[in-house]
Order: sequence, then structure tokens, then C-alpha cells
Amino acid sequence: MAVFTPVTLDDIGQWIQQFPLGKALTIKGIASGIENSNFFLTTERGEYVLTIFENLSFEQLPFYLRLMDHLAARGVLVPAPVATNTGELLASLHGKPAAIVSKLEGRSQMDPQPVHCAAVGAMLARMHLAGQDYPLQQPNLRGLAWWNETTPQVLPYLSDESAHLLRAEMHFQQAFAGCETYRQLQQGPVHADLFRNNVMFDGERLTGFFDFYFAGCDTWLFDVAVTVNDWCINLDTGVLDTPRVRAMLDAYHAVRPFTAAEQEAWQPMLRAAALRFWLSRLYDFYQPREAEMLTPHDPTHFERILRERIATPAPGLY
Ligand SMILES: Nc1ncnc2c1ncn2[C@@H]1O[C@H](COP(=O)(O)OP(=O)(O)OP(=O)(O)O)[C@@H](O)[C@H]1O
Ligand SMILES: N[C@@H](CCO)C(=O)O
Repeated sequence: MAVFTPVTLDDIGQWIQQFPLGKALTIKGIASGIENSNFFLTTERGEYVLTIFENLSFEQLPFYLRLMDHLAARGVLVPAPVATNTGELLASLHGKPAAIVSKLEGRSQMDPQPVHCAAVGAMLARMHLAGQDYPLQQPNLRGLAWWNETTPQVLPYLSDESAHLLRAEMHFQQAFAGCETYRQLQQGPVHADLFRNNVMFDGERLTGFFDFYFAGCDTWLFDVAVTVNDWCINLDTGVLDTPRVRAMLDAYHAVRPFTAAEQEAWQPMLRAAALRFWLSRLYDFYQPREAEMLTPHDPTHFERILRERIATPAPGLY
């Protein structure tokens, strides 16, 4: 469990009054999650999720919360932040930024079938389109600049073979990010971490995307690649499962058709998406933060996926 900042009902008795939610009735720490402290909160008005942000600042957070607000207002299924009585989406709790968002129904689908992948693909395309007129700008903070900064910090811990792969892939991705095809890719706000544990389903019905705290402005294709690399693979080998890949890409394409530049960039983008999570998992593994009972994710999973994407071409976008 990772509740970094404990909160009791007593702590929030007064605090909750700044929201139009009535009295707080129950609060319960949520066991999963490695970035923030999350709680299920029941008030007189309903069920919500309270998040205390452990790493993001008051300056950084409006980008994420206003994005969720923007998307929710346009019918994309995401948690809607609850504004305070003075219209703020953020409040301070135990000296840290905190927000209350609506609670999504359902649970994560950790063994997705093509029907789930299709629902995710269609909603992802809707999200990209709905984000087009989002006025705030923030780069993907886990993009190429962060990879450049992080690579030398993790290289000393790697075997020769893995270090060679990391160096070679960084060269490849630097060239890719500078090429003409890359420049033609559509960009906008992206989720950037749309793994199975960040989507809720009620049976086959998608009820929402959540955990937007890695979102930023990046290519839409990067978002698609991150999502395919988690939803549409054999988890033991990293090999893509064609029926799930097709279901996700076809459903996306039906809402927001992929472009020729995106088709050309697809194979390197799948590698970029694998590299991003290999690097962040290496970083978390070798530079662990202090946290209660925190288990870092396994970096070798994404090393395996990266090797597989280099070795085997993925099905095309369309
Ligand atoms: N809006 C929501 N509705 C319902 N459940 C939610 C919501 N937000 C978070 N949760 C629950 O809280 C858990 C942890 O949330 P979240 O994934 O955002 O945490 P995190 O610390 O950012 O973790 P990580 O980055 O590892 O995914 C989720 O697995 C989910 O069960
Ligand atoms: N989805 C990330 C964790 C951060 O949300 C990972 O699996 O490495």
C-alpha cells in the first residue's frame, strides 16, 4: 500500500466545508498507486476520490485538473474535479496540494479482450479530439528531455548488454524525434500513461480513464503506442496480440483517422513508448523514494517489450 500522507475523518471535518459536498462521512486509504496518496471519500452528496499530491506542485497541477474538467465537460469519460466554493480545483491539505474528483464506477480490466481494447481505442480518439481546444500548455514531463537526463543516471546499474541497448535506442529516438515525419505528427494533450490500471470498466462498458498526472502535450501517436504496449500484449513475452491490436487501432481510426505520417512513425513510436517506461522503471528501481511499503514495477518487462518491438514489426495502424 502506498498512502504517503495519512488522513482521518477528523482531519477533514473542517476542511471539507470549502467544497459543496456536505459533511464527510467516511474516508478510506486506497492501497494501490505509487505516485500519490488516494482515498475513497463518502460525503452527504456522494462518493468521491480525494488525492493528495506527493510530487506535483501547486503550479504544475492546474494543467492536469483543468484538463480533466475540460474533457469531462465534453463528454469524455474521466473523473470530474469538484471545485471549491470559490471555484478552485485545488486545496491545501497537510501542507500539500489536494483535489477531490468524482469516483468512477467499476474496476480495472487486467485481462482485456478485443471488446475492451476497442472501447479504449474509441475513447482515446475522442479524448484527443476533445483536447484540441484545451488552452493550457505543458510538455510531457517524461518525454525526450527527461530520457536524456535519466539515461546517464541509470546506465551505471545496467549489464553491458542492457546498457548497449539503452544507448543505441537513445540514439535512434533522438534521430526519430528530429525527423520530418515526426514533425508532421498531430500533437495535443495526451494521457501518456493509459495502462490497464488507469481505466475502469463495468463488464464490457468503459466507465472512465483516470490518473492523468503524467499527462502533457505530446504526439497523439505516442499515447496510442503507450496504450497498445500495455493492453494488447502477451504479458510474459511482450509480443503483440493481433486481435487486440486490431480492435484498438480500428476503433481509434473510426473516430479519428490516422494519417500517413502516423503510419510511417508507428514502429519507432512503439519503441519510444517502451523506452519511456523502461527508463522510468529503472529510475524508480535504482533511485527509490521513501514510501510506506512501496514495490517498484519491474523494469525488465519494458526492456523485453523494447527488444521485441525492435525485432518484430507491429501490425500497421490501418
Ligand atoms: N476517480 C476515481 N474513481 C474510482 N477509483 C479511483 C479514481 N481515482 C483513483 N481510483 C482508485 O485509486 C487507485 C490509485 O489511483 P491512481 O492510479 O491514480 O494512483 P497513483 O498513485 O497515481 O498510482 P499509479 O501512478 O501507480 O497508477 C486506482 O487503482 C483506483 O482503484
Ligand atoms: N504505468 C507506469 C506507472 C506509473 O503510473 C508503469 O507501469 O511503469
